[in-house]
Amino acid sequence: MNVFDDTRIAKSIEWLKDQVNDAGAKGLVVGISGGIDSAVVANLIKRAYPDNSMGLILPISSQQKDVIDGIAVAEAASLQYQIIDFSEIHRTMINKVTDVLQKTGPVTEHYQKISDANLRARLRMSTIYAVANAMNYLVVGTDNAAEVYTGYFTKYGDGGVDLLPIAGLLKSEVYRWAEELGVPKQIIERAPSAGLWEGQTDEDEMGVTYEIIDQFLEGKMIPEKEKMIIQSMHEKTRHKRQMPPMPEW
Ligand SMILES: Nc1ncnc2c1ncn2[C@@H]1O[C@H](COP(=O)(O)OP(=O)(O)OC[C@H]2O[C@@H]([n+]3cccc(C(=O)O)c3)[C@H](O)[C@@H]2O)[C@@H](O)[C@H]1O
Ligand SMILES: Nc1ncnc2c1ncn2[C@@H]1O[C@H](COP(=O)(O)OP(=O)(O)OP(=O)(O)O)[C@@H](O)[C@H]1O
Ligand SMILES: [Mg+2]
Repeated sequence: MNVFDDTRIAKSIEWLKDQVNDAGAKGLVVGISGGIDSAVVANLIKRAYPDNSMGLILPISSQQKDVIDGIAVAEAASLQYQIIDFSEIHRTMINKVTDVLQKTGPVTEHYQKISDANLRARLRMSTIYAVANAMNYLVVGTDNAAEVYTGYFTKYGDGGVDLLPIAGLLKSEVYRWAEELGVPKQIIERAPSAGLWEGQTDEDEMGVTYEIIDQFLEGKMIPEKEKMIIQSMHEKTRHKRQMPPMPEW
Protein backbone atom coordinates (compact mmCIF):
# COMPACT_ATOMS: atom_id res chain seq x y z
CA MET A 1 0.00 0.00 0.00
CA ASN A 2 1.21 3.49 -0.91
CA VAL A 3 2.27 5.12 2.37
CA PHE A 4 0.97 8.58 1.44
CA ASP A 5 -2.54 7.38 0.66
CA ASP A 6 -2.49 4.91 3.51
CA THR A 7 -2.00 7.87 5.85
CA ARG A 8 -4.76 9.85 4.15
CA ILE A 9 -7.15 6.90 4.30
CA ALA A 10 -6.38 6.40 7.99
CA LYS A 11 -6.92 10.12 8.61
CA SER A 12 -10.26 10.11 6.83
CA ILE A 13 -11.41 7.15 8.93
CA GLU A 14 -10.42 9.04 12.11
CA TRP A 15 -12.20 12.12 10.76
CA LEU A 16 -15.40 10.11 10.29
CA LYS A 17 -15.19 8.84 13.88
CA ASP A 18 -14.67 12.40 15.17
CA GLN A 19 -17.71 13.62 13.24
CA VAL A 20 -19.93 10.88 14.64
CA ASN A 21 -18.66 11.49 18.19
CA ASP A 22 -19.17 15.25 17.91
CA ALA A 23 -22.73 14.69 16.68
CA GLY A 24 -23.52 12.24 19.49
CA ALA A 25 -24.46 9.73 16.81
CA LYS A 26 -23.79 5.99 16.75
CA GLY A 27 -22.64 5.14 13.25
CA LEU A 28 -22.79 5.76 9.53
CA VAL A 29 -24.95 4.90 6.52
CA VAL A 30 -24.29 5.27 2.78
CA GLY A 31 -26.17 4.54 -0.44
CA ILE A 32 -24.34 1.96 -2.54
CA SER A 33 -24.85 2.33 -6.30
CA GLY A 34 -22.35 -0.15 -7.71
CA GLY A 35 -20.13 2.81 -8.70
CA ILE A 36 -16.65 3.58 -7.46
CA ASP A 37 -17.33 6.64 -5.26
CA SER A 38 -19.82 4.86 -3.01
CA ALA A 39 -17.57 1.78 -3.04
CA VAL A 40 -14.73 3.81 -1.52
CA VAL A 41 -17.05 5.41 1.04
CA ALA A 42 -18.54 2.01 1.95
CA ASN A 43 -15.05 0.79 2.84
CA LEU A 44 -14.27 3.90 4.88
CA ILE A 45 -17.45 3.67 6.98
CA LYS A 46 -16.93 -0.05 7.60
CA ARG A 47 -13.41 0.66 8.86
CA ALA A 48 -14.63 3.56 11.02
CA TYR A 49 -17.57 1.62 12.50
CA PRO A 50 -17.22 -2.14 11.94
CA ASP A 51 -20.44 -2.87 13.89
CA ASN A 52 -22.38 0.34 13.33
CA SER A 53 -22.28 0.97 9.60
CA MET A 54 -24.75 0.18 6.86
CA GLY A 55 -24.97 0.24 3.09
CA LEU A 56 -28.30 0.74 1.30
CA ILE A 57 -28.78 -0.54 -2.23
CA LEU A 58 -31.74 1.38 -3.62
CA PRO A 59 -32.75 0.31 -7.12
CA ILE A 60 -35.38 2.45 -8.86
CA SER A 61 -36.10 0.74 -12.16
CA SER A 62 -32.33 0.27 -12.22
CA GLN A 63 -30.31 -2.20 -14.23
CA GLN A 64 -29.76 -5.56 -12.55
CA LYS A 65 -26.01 -4.96 -12.93
CA ASP A 66 -26.18 -2.02 -10.49
CA VAL A 67 -27.70 -4.25 -7.83
CA ILE A 68 -25.23 -7.08 -8.49
CA ASP A 69 -22.30 -4.66 -8.31
CA GLY A 70 -23.74 -3.00 -5.20
CA ILE A 71 -23.88 -6.37 -3.47
CA ALA A 72 -20.32 -7.14 -4.61
CA VAL A 73 -19.13 -3.84 -3.06
CA ALA A 74 -20.85 -4.50 0.27
CA GLU A 75 -19.69 -8.10 0.46
CA ALA A 76 -16.08 -7.25 -0.43
CA ALA A 77 -16.14 -4.61 2.32
CA SER A 78 -17.95 -6.99 4.74
CA LEU A 79 -20.43 -4.15 5.19
CA GLN A 80 -23.93 -4.90 6.43
CA TYR A 81 -26.42 -3.95 3.69
CA GLN A 82 -30.11 -3.86 2.82
CA ILE A 83 -31.83 -3.65 -0.56
CA ILE A 84 -34.93 -1.46 -0.81
CA ASP A 85 -36.68 -1.10 -4.18
CA PHE A 86 -38.77 2.03 -4.77
CA SER A 87 -39.40 1.55 -8.49
CA GLU A 88 -43.16 1.46 -8.02
CA ILE A 89 -43.29 4.47 -5.72
CA HIS A 90 -41.13 6.44 -8.16
CA ARG A 91 -43.38 5.48 -11.08
CA THR A 92 -46.51 6.48 -9.16
CA MET A 93 -45.04 9.83 -8.13
CA ILE A 94 -43.71 10.77 -11.54
CA ASN A 95 -46.97 9.78 -13.26
CA LYS A 96 -49.03 11.89 -10.86
CA VAL A 97 -46.75 14.90 -11.23
CA THR A 98 -46.75 14.54 -15.03
CA ASP A 99 -50.57 14.34 -15.08
CA VAL A 100 -50.88 17.53 -13.07
CA LEU A 101 -48.23 19.40 -15.07
CA GLN A 102 -49.78 18.41 -18.38
CA LYS A 103 -52.96 20.16 -17.28
CA THR A 104 -51.03 23.39 -16.78
CA GLY A 105 -49.18 23.33 -20.12
CA PRO A 106 -46.56 21.42 -22.13
CA VAL A 107 -43.44 20.09 -20.40
CA THR A 108 -40.44 19.49 -22.65
CA GLU A 109 -38.97 16.00 -22.88
CA HIS A 110 -35.68 17.33 -21.52
CA TYR A 111 -37.21 18.75 -18.34
CA GLN A 112 -39.39 15.68 -17.90
CA LYS A 113 -36.25 13.52 -18.00
CA ILE A 114 -34.34 15.70 -15.52
CA SER A 115 -37.34 15.79 -13.18
CA ASP A 116 -37.72 11.99 -13.32
CA ALA A 117 -33.97 11.54 -12.77
CA ASN A 118 -33.64 13.92 -9.83
CA LEU A 119 -36.70 12.43 -8.14
CA ARG A 120 -34.82 9.12 -8.03
CA ALA A 121 -31.91 10.79 -6.24
CA ARG A 122 -34.29 12.51 -3.81
CA LEU A 123 -36.23 9.33 -3.06
CA ARG A 124 -32.91 7.67 -2.22
CA MET A 125 -31.95 10.58 0.03
CA SER A 126 -35.29 10.33 1.90
CA THR A 127 -34.82 6.61 2.37
CA ILE A 128 -31.28 6.95 3.65
CA TYR A 129 -32.40 9.62 6.14
CA ALA A 130 -35.28 7.40 7.30
CA VAL A 131 -32.68 4.78 8.21
CA ALA A 132 -30.29 7.36 9.71
CA ASN A 133 -33.07 8.76 11.93
CA ALA A 134 -34.06 5.30 13.11
CA MET A 135 -30.50 4.15 13.86
CA ASN A 136 -29.00 7.45 15.07
CA TYR A 137 -26.52 7.26 12.20
CA LEU A 138 -25.10 10.09 10.08
CA VAL A 139 -25.61 10.07 6.29
CA VAL A 140 -22.36 9.89 4.36
CA GLY A 141 -22.13 11.46 0.91
CA THR A 142 -19.92 10.27 -1.90
CA ASP A 143 -19.16 13.42 -3.90
CA ASN A 144 -15.55 13.82 -5.01
CA ALA A 145 -13.77 17.13 -5.72
CA ALA A 146 -14.77 17.17 -9.41
CA GLU A 147 -18.47 16.68 -8.57
CA VAL A 148 -18.44 19.32 -5.83
CA TYR A 149 -16.70 21.88 -8.06
CA THR A 150 -18.96 21.31 -11.08
CA GLY A 151 -22.13 20.84 -9.00
CA TYR A 152 -22.68 17.54 -10.77
CA PHE A 153 -25.13 16.17 -8.22
CA THR A 154 -28.82 16.53 -7.41
CA LYS A 155 -29.57 19.31 -4.95
CA TYR A 156 -31.10 17.69 -1.83
CA GLY A 157 -30.74 14.33 -3.61
CA ASP A 158 -27.31 12.70 -3.53
CA GLY A 159 -26.17 16.18 -2.42
CA GLY A 160 -28.38 15.89 0.70
CA VAL A 161 -25.96 14.39 3.21
CA ASP A 162 -24.28 15.04 6.56
CA LEU A 163 -20.63 14.34 5.74
CA LEU A 164 -18.50 14.39 2.59
CA PRO A 165 -15.35 12.39 3.36
CA ILE A 166 -14.00 12.21 -0.20
CA ALA A 167 -14.93 15.73 -1.33
CA GLY A 168 -11.24 16.62 -1.36
CA LEU A 169 -10.25 13.77 -3.69
CA LEU A 170 -9.68 14.09 -7.41
CA LYS A 171 -11.40 11.31 -9.39
CA SER A 172 -7.94 9.80 -10.08
CA GLU A 173 -7.36 9.66 -6.32
CA VAL A 174 -10.72 7.93 -5.84
CA TYR A 175 -9.45 5.22 -8.20
CA ARG A 176 -6.22 4.94 -6.20
CA TRP A 177 -8.06 4.65 -2.90
CA ALA A 178 -10.42 2.07 -4.41
CA GLU A 179 -7.48 -0.14 -5.30
CA GLU A 180 -5.91 0.29 -1.89
CA LEU A 181 -9.19 -0.49 -0.13
CA GLY A 182 -9.72 -3.66 -2.17
CA VAL A 183 -12.77 -2.55 -4.17
CA PRO A 184 -13.62 -5.31 -6.71
CA LYS A 185 -12.08 -4.88 -10.18
CA GLN A 186 -15.46 -4.94 -11.94
CA ILE A 187 -16.45 -1.76 -10.06
CA ILE A 188 -13.16 0.02 -10.77
CA GLU A 189 -13.56 -0.73 -14.48
CA ARG A 190 -17.12 0.66 -14.84
CA ALA A 191 -17.64 4.02 -16.55
CA PRO A 192 -18.80 6.58 -13.97
CA SER A 193 -22.58 7.00 -14.26
CA ALA A 194 -25.31 8.64 -12.23
CA GLY A 195 -27.50 5.73 -13.41
CA LEU A 196 -30.45 8.11 -13.68
CA TRP A 197 -31.41 7.03 -17.19
CA GLU A 198 -30.48 4.24 -19.56
CA GLY A 199 -26.95 4.59 -20.94
CA GLN A 200 -26.13 7.76 -18.97
CA THR A 201 -22.43 8.40 -18.34
CA ASP A 202 -21.07 11.36 -16.39
CA GLU A 203 -18.51 12.29 -19.03
CA ASP A 204 -21.01 12.24 -21.94
CA GLU A 205 -23.50 14.35 -20.03
CA MET A 206 -20.95 16.89 -18.76
CA GLY A 207 -19.12 17.07 -22.09
CA VAL A 208 -15.78 16.88 -20.31
CA THR A 209 -13.74 14.00 -18.90
CA TYR A 210 -12.80 13.52 -15.24
CA GLU A 211 -9.16 13.47 -16.34
CA ILE A 212 -9.51 17.02 -17.67
CA ILE A 213 -11.50 18.20 -14.63
CA ASP A 214 -8.77 16.76 -12.38
CA GLN A 215 -6.11 18.61 -14.39
CA PHE A 216 -8.10 21.84 -14.08
CA LEU A 217 -8.44 21.37 -10.30
CA GLU A 218 -4.71 20.75 -10.05
CA GLY A 219 -4.13 24.12 -11.73
CA LYS A 220 -2.80 22.60 -14.95
CA MET A 221 -3.41 24.06 -18.43
CA ILE A 222 -6.44 22.55 -20.19
CA PRO A 223 -8.08 23.39 -23.54
CA GLU A 224 -10.19 26.58 -23.53
CA LYS A 225 -13.40 24.74 -24.54
CA GLU A 226 -13.26 22.39 -21.55
CA LYS A 227 -12.28 25.24 -19.23
CA MET A 228 -15.43 27.11 -20.29
CA ILE A 229 -17.60 24.05 -19.64
CA ILE A 230 -16.16 23.51 -16.16
CA GLN A 231 -16.37 27.17 -15.18
CA SER A 232 -19.90 27.46 -16.49
CA MET A 233 -21.02 24.39 -14.53
CA HIS A 234 -19.34 25.81 -11.42
CA GLU A 235 -21.11 29.17 -11.74
CA LYS A 236 -24.55 27.74 -12.54
CA THR A 237 -24.43 25.42 -9.53
CA ARG A 238 -23.13 27.92 -6.96
CA HIS A 239 -26.59 27.77 -5.27
CA LYS A 240 -26.10 24.04 -4.56
CA ARG A 241 -23.04 24.72 -2.40
CA GLN A 242 -24.70 27.42 -0.29
CA MET A 243 -27.58 27.89 2.11
CA PRO A 244 -30.72 29.21 0.33
CA PRO A 245 -30.55 33.01 -0.07
CA MET A 246 -32.39 34.95 2.67
CA PRO A 247 -33.45 38.60 2.67
CA GLU A 248 -31.17 40.86 4.74
CA TRP A 249 -33.78 42.65 6.86
N1 LIG B 1 -29.64 30.37 -9.02
C1 LIG B 1 -30.38 29.53 -8.29
N2 LIG B 1 -30.62 29.80 -7.00
C2 LIG B 1 -31.33 28.94 -6.23
N3 LIG B 1 -31.82 27.75 -6.71
C3 LIG B 1 -31.62 27.46 -7.99
C4 LIG B 1 -30.89 28.32 -8.84
N4 LIG B 1 -30.82 27.75 -10.07
C5 LIG B 1 -31.51 26.60 -10.01
N5 LIG B 1 -31.99 26.40 -8.75
C6 LIG B 1 -32.77 25.23 -8.26
O1 LIG B 1 -31.99 24.06 -8.49
C7 LIG B 1 -32.73 23.14 -9.30
C8 LIG B 1 -31.74 22.45 -10.24
O2 LIG B 1 -30.82 21.65 -9.52
P1 LIG B 1 -31.03 20.08 -9.46
O3 LIG B 1 -32.38 19.76 -9.01
O4 LIG B 1 -29.86 19.49 -8.71
O5 LIG B 1 -30.98 19.64 -11.00
P2 LIG B 1 -29.90 19.78 -12.15
O6 LIG B 1 -28.66 20.45 -11.70
O7 LIG B 1 -30.59 20.31 -13.33
O8 LIG B 1 -29.64 18.26 -12.46
C9 LIG B 1 -28.80 17.44 -11.66
C10 LIG B 1 -27.58 17.06 -12.44
O9 LIG B 1 -26.72 16.30 -11.61
C11 LIG B 1 -26.47 15.06 -12.24
N6 LIG B 1 -26.35 14.02 -11.20
C12 LIG B 1 -27.38 13.84 -10.32
C13 LIG B 1 -27.30 12.84 -9.37
C14 LIG B 1 -26.15 12.05 -9.31
C15 LIG B 1 -25.12 12.30 -10.21
C16 LIG B 1 -23.93 11.42 -10.16
O10 LIG B 1 -22.83 11.81 -10.54
O11 LIG B 1 -24.14 10.29 -9.75
C17 LIG B 1 -25.23 13.30 -11.14
C18 LIG B 1 -27.64 14.78 -13.15
O12 LIG B 1 -27.34 13.84 -14.14
C19 LIG B 1 -27.92 16.18 -13.65
O13 LIG B 1 -27.04 16.53 -14.69
C20 LIG B 1 -33.76 23.97 -10.01
O14 LIG B 1 -34.91 23.19 -10.34
C21 LIG B 1 -34.09 25.03 -8.99
O15 LIG B 1 -35.03 24.54 -8.07
N1 LIG C 1 -29.00 2.48 -6.88
C1 LIG C 1 -28.50 3.16 -5.87
N2 LIG C 1 -28.59 2.68 -4.61
C2 LIG C 1 -28.09 3.36 -3.56
N3 LIG C 1 -27.47 4.53 -3.67
C3 LIG C 1 -27.34 5.07 -4.89
C4 LIG C 1 -27.85 4.41 -6.06
N4 LIG C 1 -27.56 5.21 -7.12
C5 LIG C 1 -26.91 6.28 -6.65
N5 LIG C 1 -26.76 6.21 -5.31
C6 LIG C 1 -26.09 7.16 -4.41
O1 LIG C 1 -25.83 8.38 -5.13
C7 LIG C 1 -24.42 8.62 -5.13
C8 LIG C 1 -24.03 9.43 -6.33
O2 LIG C 1 -23.80 8.63 -7.43
P1 LIG C 1 -22.43 8.72 -8.25
O3 LIG C 1 -22.73 8.09 -9.57
O4 LIG C 1 -21.86 10.09 -8.22
O5 LIG C 1 -21.41 7.82 -7.43
P2 LIG C 1 -20.99 6.33 -7.69
O6 LIG C 1 -22.04 5.63 -8.48
O7 LIG C 1 -20.66 5.76 -6.37
O8 LIG C 1 -19.66 6.43 -8.56
P3 LIG C 1 -19.49 6.74 -10.13
O9 LIG C 1 -19.37 8.25 -10.20
O10 LIG C 1 -18.24 6.08 -10.49
O11 LIG C 1 -20.69 6.24 -10.86
C9 LIG C 1 -23.82 7.21 -5.04
O12 LIG C 1 -22.48 7.25 -4.66
C10 LIG C 1 -24.73 6.58 -4.00
O13 LIG C 1 -24.42 6.99 -2.70
MG1 LIG D 1 -22.65 6.14 -10.29
